[in-house]
Amino acid sequence: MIHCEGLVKIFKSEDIEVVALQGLNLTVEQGEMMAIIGNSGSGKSTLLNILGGLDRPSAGQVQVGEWDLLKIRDDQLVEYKRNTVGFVWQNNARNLLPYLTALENVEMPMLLSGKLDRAYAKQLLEWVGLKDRMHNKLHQLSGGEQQRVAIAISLSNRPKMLLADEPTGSVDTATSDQIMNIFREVNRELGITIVIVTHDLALAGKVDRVVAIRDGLTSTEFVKRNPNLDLAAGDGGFGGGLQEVHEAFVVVDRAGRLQVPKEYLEAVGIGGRASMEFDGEKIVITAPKSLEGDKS
Ligand SMILES: Nc1ncnc2c1ncn2[C@@H]1O[C@H](COP(=O)(O)OP(=O)(O)OP(=O)(O)O)[C@@H](O)[C@H]1O
Repeated sequence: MIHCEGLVKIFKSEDIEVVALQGLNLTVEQGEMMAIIGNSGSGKSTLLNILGGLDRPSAGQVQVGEWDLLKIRDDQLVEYKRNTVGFVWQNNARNLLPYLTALENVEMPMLLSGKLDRAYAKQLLEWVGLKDRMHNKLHQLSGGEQQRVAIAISLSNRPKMLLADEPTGSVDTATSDQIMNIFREVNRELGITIVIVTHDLALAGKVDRVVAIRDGLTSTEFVKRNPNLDLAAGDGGFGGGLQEVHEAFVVVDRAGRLQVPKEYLEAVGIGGRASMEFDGEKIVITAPKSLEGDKS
């Protein structure tokens, strides 16, 4: 469904250039539910905005379904955003119209694209557990309920892919669990591909695969050992809860490049260059041999 290779995004302002993505590789299968994690500034939102057609890539390849997002024309981009992708944000005020009811909010994107389907709008609200509140105005609903309306809206035009940026960022744990269960259900029922950007490792435990981004590059992948197991709560540590249910892999690109965590490099004293040996089974990276020799 999604295929990024060597994806680059550079933000340019008058006197400064920021390389937010520096050759990122990512493949997401149709029907997969996965999460992208990474520290603040690692490029998660930049990636999501490109996948959602809200921002243009600078270079590389990015294909979503039939669309090449590097070459797509502006008029095609409008169609792409309307039909292929649904968005859920942390701050749902962006999606919602407070003076309309929940049902009217869900119907709004349908009206805009000329495909009103009230039965489906009601079904979506039932799916997110708001059957009894669909005629309430938005301001009569709690924050968690509004977020569920936002999910129903994101699905109103039957997108093939749902992108969620910190979807549980401003709700409590119970609501967060409820939202993740809704994602899982629509993923199963509709076969929709779901990509969630999050800091929350407990939430990452509830998806099939987690891809970690560091400095605008995919660094590590965590694949669920037992796809039927849902992690109740992470312990907050990167190597803790996540690694109990997921197996960790370092990502190696086609050119053989991989990212070694900064902590590992510091621990063995590797700076600008390293020595690498292959012993027939293992590839061993150490501090440069010549420097060791210098010491003696
Ligand atoms: N419009 C912009 N103009 C200039 N620089 C930008 C712009 N948007 C993002 N950046 C920079 O690109 C880098 C990646 O930002 P991005 O928002 O994608 O990170 P993130 O991983 O989503 O962080 P967070 O978790 O804090 O949202 C950062 O250094 C950021 O300052």
